[in-house]
Amino acid sequence: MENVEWLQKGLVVLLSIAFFWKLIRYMWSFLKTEKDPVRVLVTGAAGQIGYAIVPMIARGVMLGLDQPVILHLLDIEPAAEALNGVKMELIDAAFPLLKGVVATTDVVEACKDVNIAIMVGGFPRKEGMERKDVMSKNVSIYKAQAAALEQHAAADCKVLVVANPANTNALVLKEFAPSIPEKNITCLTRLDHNRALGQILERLNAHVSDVKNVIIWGNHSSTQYPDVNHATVTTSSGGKLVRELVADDNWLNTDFIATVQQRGAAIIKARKLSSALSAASAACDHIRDWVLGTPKGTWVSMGVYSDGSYGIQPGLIYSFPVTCEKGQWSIVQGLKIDEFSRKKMDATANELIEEKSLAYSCLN
Ligand SMILES: NC(=O)c1ccc[n+]([C@@H]2O[C@H](COP(=O)([O-])OP(=O)(O)OC[C@H]3O[C@@H](n4cnc5c(N)ncnc54)[C@H](O)[C@@H]3O)[C@@H](O)[C@H]2O)c1
Ligand SMILES: O=C(O)C[C@H](O)C(=O)O
Repeated sequence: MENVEWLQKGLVVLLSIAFFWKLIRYMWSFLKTEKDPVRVLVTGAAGQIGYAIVPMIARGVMLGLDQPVILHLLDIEPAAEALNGVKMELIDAAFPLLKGVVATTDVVEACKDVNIAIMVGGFPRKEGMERKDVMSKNVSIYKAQAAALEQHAAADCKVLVVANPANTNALVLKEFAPSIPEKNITCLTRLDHNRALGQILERLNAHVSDVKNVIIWGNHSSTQYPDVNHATVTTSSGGKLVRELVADDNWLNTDFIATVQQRGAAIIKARKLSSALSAASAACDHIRDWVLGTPKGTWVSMGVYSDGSYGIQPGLIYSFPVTCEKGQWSIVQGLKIDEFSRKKMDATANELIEEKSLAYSCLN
């Protein structure tokens, strides 16, 4: 009998401790003024995009002006000294939101507990090269880094693959990190989306805040399909379709598409280096919208795992229009697809199917 009483008393004491502990934590969450830091991995951090993106992240461009960050920077041994230089500059910039920098050539140390992984590391395309030329080198890197992320990153880590071939690298990463939810692995087509917006803005002399809902379908390559059929512009007399305001179907169906598809190559030709500041900015846009949500009535383009929407083969990483809420993306459903669009969407899907089998042949 006495034993039962002691057990009851012990249980009451334990429950009271648990209750007060929860209460203190709850009150603390209101009292503390600063959020816990988010750990952001940037691979290839000593490279061009790396150099452009790390100050953006440290300034709050990616996660918001109230979100402290700890940067994890990874590069390979030959770039170790340059990587250390980037770390020194980050320290010298004294960013208020930057709570720490881990600069390393050890992939395990780099991936430890990261919440967001921006995968930029790889070999970039040079003038005259096709993405397929860099396939072999890059897919092996993504196979190896998949394992490190799977074992050492935070369980809910969101992954954005930037390095080319971006869709197929993301697919390889997904296949070799089976325990990372497929919803958490994406690739960058936001740069193409922003490029499409840029072309429309120039043509209409409009402001970026007034144009929305362009779409990039498919591969981040010259077969991608930039689609303006659902895009709108806010005017003084209400929302209008981009196609109506541009009033030049010939331009929209030919030069506009070709310009967006070839923009990466045009930048490489001009700079002798691939796009870096616009790629870094687009990667920040991609993560910001994924984490913080897309504005109501607005979608963005993201390379995501196909669930068969719009007749696209399931299991490809394909760029779709998506909305984001509470850290989750969903493919926009029910858009009307005309015959012209259908052909272009299928052509870029077919290229991804070919890339997938080429990637697997490189890995064998
Ligand atoms: N998706 C897009 O919209 C988009 C846009 C622009 C560039 N890119 C691609 O992004 C990638 C990076 O471009 P960049 O201009 O910064 O190239 P870069 O050559 O300047 O930088 C790449 C960095 O990756 C490092 N690296 C190589 N192997 C690595 C590995 N195994 N682990 C970690 N780091 C490694 C290199 O040492 C280098 O510092 C390229 O593949 C490029 O084609 C994609
Ligand atoms: O085309 C490239 O390799 C560079 C990059 O993907 C880009 O679109 O700017």
